[in-house]
Amino acid sequence: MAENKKQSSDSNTPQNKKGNKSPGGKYQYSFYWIIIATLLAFWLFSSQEGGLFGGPPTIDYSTFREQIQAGNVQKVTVRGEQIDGELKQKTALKASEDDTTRYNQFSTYLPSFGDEKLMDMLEANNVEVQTLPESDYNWWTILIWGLPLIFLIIIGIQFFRQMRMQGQNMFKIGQSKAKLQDAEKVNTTFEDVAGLEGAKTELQEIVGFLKNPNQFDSLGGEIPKGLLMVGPPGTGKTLLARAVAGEARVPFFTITGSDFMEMFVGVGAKRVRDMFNKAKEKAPSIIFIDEIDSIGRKRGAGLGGGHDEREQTLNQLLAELDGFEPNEGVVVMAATNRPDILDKALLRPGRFDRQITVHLPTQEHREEILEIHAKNKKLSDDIDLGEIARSTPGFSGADLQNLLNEAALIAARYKRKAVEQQDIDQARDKVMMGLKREGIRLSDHEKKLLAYHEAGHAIVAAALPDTDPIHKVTVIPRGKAMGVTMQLPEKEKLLYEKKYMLDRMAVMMGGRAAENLIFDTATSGAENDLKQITKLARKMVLDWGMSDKFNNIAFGGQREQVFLGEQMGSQQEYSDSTAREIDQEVHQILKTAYDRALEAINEHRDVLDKLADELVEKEEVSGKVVMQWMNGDLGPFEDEEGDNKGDAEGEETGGGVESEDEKKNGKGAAPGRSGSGEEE
Ligand SMILES: Nc1ncnc2c1ncn2[C@@H]1O[C@H](COP(=O)(O)OP(=O)(O)OP(=O)(O)O)[C@@H](O)[C@H]1O
Ligand SMILES: [Zn+2]
Repeated sequence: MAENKKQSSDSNTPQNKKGNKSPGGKYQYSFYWIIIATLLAFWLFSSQEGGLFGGPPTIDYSTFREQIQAGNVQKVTVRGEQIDGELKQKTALKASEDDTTRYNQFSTYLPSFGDEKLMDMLEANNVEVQTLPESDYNWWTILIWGLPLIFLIIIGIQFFRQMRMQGQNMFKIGQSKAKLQDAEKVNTTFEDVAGLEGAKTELQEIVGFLKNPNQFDSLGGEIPKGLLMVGPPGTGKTLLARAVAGEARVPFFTITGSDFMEMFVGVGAKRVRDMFNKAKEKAPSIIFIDEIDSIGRKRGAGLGGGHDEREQTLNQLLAELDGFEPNEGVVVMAATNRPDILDKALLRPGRFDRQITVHLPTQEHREEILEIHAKNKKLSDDIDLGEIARSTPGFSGADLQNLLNEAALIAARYKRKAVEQQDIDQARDKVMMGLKREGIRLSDHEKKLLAYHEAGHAIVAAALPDTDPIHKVTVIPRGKAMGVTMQLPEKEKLLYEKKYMLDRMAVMMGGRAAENLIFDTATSGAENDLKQITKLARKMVLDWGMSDKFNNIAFGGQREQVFLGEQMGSQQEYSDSTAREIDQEVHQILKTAYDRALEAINEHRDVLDKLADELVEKEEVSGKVVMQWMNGDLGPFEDEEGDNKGDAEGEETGGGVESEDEKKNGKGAAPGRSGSGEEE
């Protein structure tokens, strides 16, 4: 039945387990060093020609002689073969080309064959001569040459270090990201898990084994290596695994399937190996793999693009599972909400051969879960957790936890001393329907259309006998829906009767029927209604044997197709002519639902108009008001609690809600969601 799965919308999934930092910072750092090195090199280079820092130019020996003979040289310093000189007048020494810079200092070198006449010439021209030993470089030269060199060397070392660090990171990628929690750190126990008695009983055996692996060994009993926990998101799978570790006081390794995946091929496989090695070292221990479907999907199903890497990882996981003895003391627990897409190889004996199903909590268990999470919250005395449990059909444990958190935040915003029922109501609307969408402006006409659409749902729900009571009707856009008619089942249903399904479909048609009746038009707002009702009608015919023609047969079969997977092309278990008849039956059911809806709103046209007007004006009307009008009392409604429009203030307590979009449809043909509302 559970076809609509709430696709993991929970904020509890540890998204940020990926701990890799962006490499940006490091590269920026290198970039900075490159600039400095370039500048230094430039300085070093330019200082030879004196360009940047004005050092003397090196000139030809012949130019030097010319200058002496012209009587322009004041003084020379001879150091080995190098001659530095000073001119009497600034002169353009490189008379060549376009370099017309004038200098009063220069350097030159003695030719290798020497110049015997140089000394005479210098004397003849009255040049002061100073000779220095060859090795005596002055400090300035050392500074000019040495400093940049030293800097360059330092930079080189820096670079080298960075490279090495990066190299180490590369190496680290292959290591498991599994987080290790030591035995004493896990203090979750089965007491923290409400309900799920069956699962707990089964896991008790694992706890016993982990506490004392040797005892099992001596008896020759084999403990399963792998346990697969299957269930919708937020139902406590992770919590259970943690509780097993806590009960047995063993180390707990946790990793999410997607953590194995990295951009480098082969890394995933290495991570798997690494994690198993670590776990074996610490045995007895538990490995918990969340979202195993992300690596465990059927091999060969899916479009190219890197699934080789995934397959490698999966193969490695299979190899590891096979590679250790059952009694080695490592228990692998995995969680998924899509067991149908897992590779069959994972489920073979000796691997994940035990499945533990984790269900959405029943009303009773919802109350227990609320009790657990209410422990650390300050709730006002008048809060009845049982009542909250009743009004939250389809909520998972995570949703309930979230509900209490939100309520506490809301209470804090109003600076209350304790969480009050109105905070809970507001939080529930938020959790169920998403945030109010601000900034949407409907035209007057659109608002009227929407109001009639919702009123249509509500009137049909109020008029027909086998429907859930209306909680409230609203045209405030929230989450995906533009408007919602919320119903609350009096008691959670485990079985749905045919008459209930038929009335429910009429309620769903109510929106469209009202559009047609009042405006002689149809809006896209009915899209979701129509999708759901069609799905329901098909289920009635195919699975529940609830149509007139096929009243006691389930055609079932695998209608869900796996994209490009093995089941492509769906096996149809009936002939084409039967398929045609099935379609006719579905159409018939839809038509009947529409006709009944139209009849109901025609009959209560006065209430429809009044409700629509009220919705245009106040945007939200409570179910009580609608019922009073339906009972013939069209006078002004006296609400004891004073109002029914804002959510910030008191709504009547105990309204359980079911939102319109598929979000909460945890139970397939869920309880009384009589929605309407528009998809974007
Ligand atoms: N049966 C329960 N009893 C008490 N708390 C629960 C229960 N189920 C869920 N919760 C609460 O919801 C939170 C989320 O549950 P958990 O992470 O175990 O769900 P999950 O099934 O592993 O979900 P997912 O598939 O998204 O990983 C838990 O930390 C716990 O506080
Ligand atoms: Zn609708």
